[in-house]
Amino acid sequence: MILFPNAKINIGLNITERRADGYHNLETIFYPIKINDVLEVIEADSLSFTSSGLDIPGRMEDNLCVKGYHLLKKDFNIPPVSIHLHKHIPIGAGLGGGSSDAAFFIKLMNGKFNLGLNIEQQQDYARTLGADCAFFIENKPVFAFDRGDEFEPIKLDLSAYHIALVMPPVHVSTSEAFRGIQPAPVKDSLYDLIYEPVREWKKYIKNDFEANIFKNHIEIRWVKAALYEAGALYAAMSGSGASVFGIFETKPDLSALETDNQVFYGV
Ligand SMILES: C[C@@](CO)(OP(=O)(O)O)[C@H](O)COP(=O)(O)OP(=O)(O)OC[C@H]1O[C@@H](n2ccc(N)nc2=O)[C@H](O)[C@@H]1O
Ligand SMILES: Nc1ncnc2c1ncn2[C@@H]1O[C@H](COP(=O)(O)OP(=O)(O)O)[C@@H](O)[C@H]1O
Repeated sequence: MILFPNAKINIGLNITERRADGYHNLETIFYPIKINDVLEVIEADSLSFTSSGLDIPGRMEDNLCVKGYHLLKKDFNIPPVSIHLHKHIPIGAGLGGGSSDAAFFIKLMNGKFNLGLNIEQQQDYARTLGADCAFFIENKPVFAFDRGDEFEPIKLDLSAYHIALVMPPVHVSTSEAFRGIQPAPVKDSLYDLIYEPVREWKKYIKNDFEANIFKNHIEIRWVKAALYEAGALYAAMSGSGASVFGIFETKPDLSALETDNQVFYGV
């Protein structure tokens, strides 16, 4: 069985509070985009994990798909499987690629072995693997809050726009991005602001990680500026970076960025 885990972008991200469990409360909009991995699972004599495409850091046991297998194995009598992941979603990009692989793995196993898990139950398993993992179970635009793992559906359809995504040659880890952040409550919630016209978003919608990350990685700031110069109605870093997306009325010319960065059009 083969599925195609997709990436997400964050439209706005406000870090509102430090929590006693070491995490932060935040609010953000998660929006699915069309950059995909390929995940194949077949029944086998023993558990194995192989990958192709981009190099995934860490050992096999650290891979979120393998962690997903062990998580389900604790509660279900599932057979060993052979997992193959073709990795295409940039890593350490704020695109949630690893989380998406894990969520799609849970969905795939649920279907393949008739585990009978409903959406909420699949989200509960996913949540234990990573804060943004549960989003990918339903994979629809949401307002996310708490640790970023509780959701309220929103009506947001950007299909009339051209979304371009630029990945500079920098990886930022999520825990690195949280270091030095000063949480602050928000006056106006993204839950309402997201319904402002897209061309107004730059006045109201920000990503709290940008200031810190831009200080250490000036090239990410340049990419954002370049997207505005190319005509973006709105541009921002996704999640904890390092990728930056731009929302355009029509396909932009980003050829000047292609030398130093990976550029994805029409995601
Ligand atoms: C903050 C976001 C916004 O989209 O960053 P991205 O990873 O997407 O860039 C995500 O919610 C991340 O989700 P995910 O990447 O699954 O996070 P986890 O693996 O659970 O957490 C990695 C580390 O980030 C910090 N962390 C994460 C989420 C959160 N609400 N508060 C935190 O403080 C913790 O230090 C944690 O150990
Ligand atoms: N299937 C996977 N794909 C990518 N990274 C994974 C995967 N499983 C575990 N990881 C680990 O998760 C880290 C962050 O990955 P990723 O989800 O791409 O980043 P981000 O949280 O910025 O979206 C990687 O450095 C890697 O060590």
